[in-house]
Amino acid sequence: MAFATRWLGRPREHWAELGSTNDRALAWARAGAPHGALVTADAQTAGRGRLGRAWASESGEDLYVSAILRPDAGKPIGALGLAVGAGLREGLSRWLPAAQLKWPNDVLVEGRKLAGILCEARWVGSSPEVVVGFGVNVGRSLFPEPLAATATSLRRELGEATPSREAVLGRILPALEAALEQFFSGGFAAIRGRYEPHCALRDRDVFVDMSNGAGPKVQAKALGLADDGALMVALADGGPPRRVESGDVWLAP
Ligand SMILES: O=C(O)CCCC[C@@H]1SC[C@@H]2NC(=O)N[C@@H]21
Repeated sequence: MAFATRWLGRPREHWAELGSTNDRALAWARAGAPHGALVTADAQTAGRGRLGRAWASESGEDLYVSAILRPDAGKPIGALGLAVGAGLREGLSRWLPAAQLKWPNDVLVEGRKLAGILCEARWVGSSPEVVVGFGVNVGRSLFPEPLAATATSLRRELGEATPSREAVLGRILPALEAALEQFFSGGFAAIRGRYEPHCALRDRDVFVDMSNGAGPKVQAKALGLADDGALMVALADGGPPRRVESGDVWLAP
């Protein structure tokens, strides 16, 4: 398959089944795989999501992708997931122009999750070695509980007009590459224009967990994003705006 990209996707490994493409990419990175190398799989037996959650990966009809990035020392990586989300959404907007981003980086269609991102990094001297993993629900139309009420797929949204997984990946990679290059040149502030117009949370009532999935859900209003990508919220019980740097957030019903 030929990609219209300069570096993302070269070289590429494809597996029929794998534990987790992120685990494979982390191992490949340790063994010296270059910036831009990509691992894809038809199915994962141990797909991982953020905050220790599992990622349902058995369908054989969806996209499971992990990219190895080797940003130069000193490049910003703190809000990298936001750039990945922006690029992913742009690629998917070819078919779903109304797709939105739920901070930090879920891609939603009408409030249902279409794609998720898991970024993992380790330091090699002063340089980061990063694996950016994303899963996109492409061809599946049925989801195991409890996802049935909260997840969607290109198939569920588009029916017969659903593109192939390769066509979807072929759109995502150039958009992702463009968003990443812009992000590495100027951090979140540089990609704010790619992210903010599609932010599902701005001015919405939300619940936040400010302690990485371990704490209680607190009611708040989402105000927007700071220049470093932190979510700014006003807690319902008053006080000054608070920064949410990790953890999770849900739209209030
Ligand atoms: O929304 C989330 O919690 C993130 C989900 C990330 C899933 C992808 S699928 C490809 C890559 N391999 C993994 O094990 N996880 C990511």
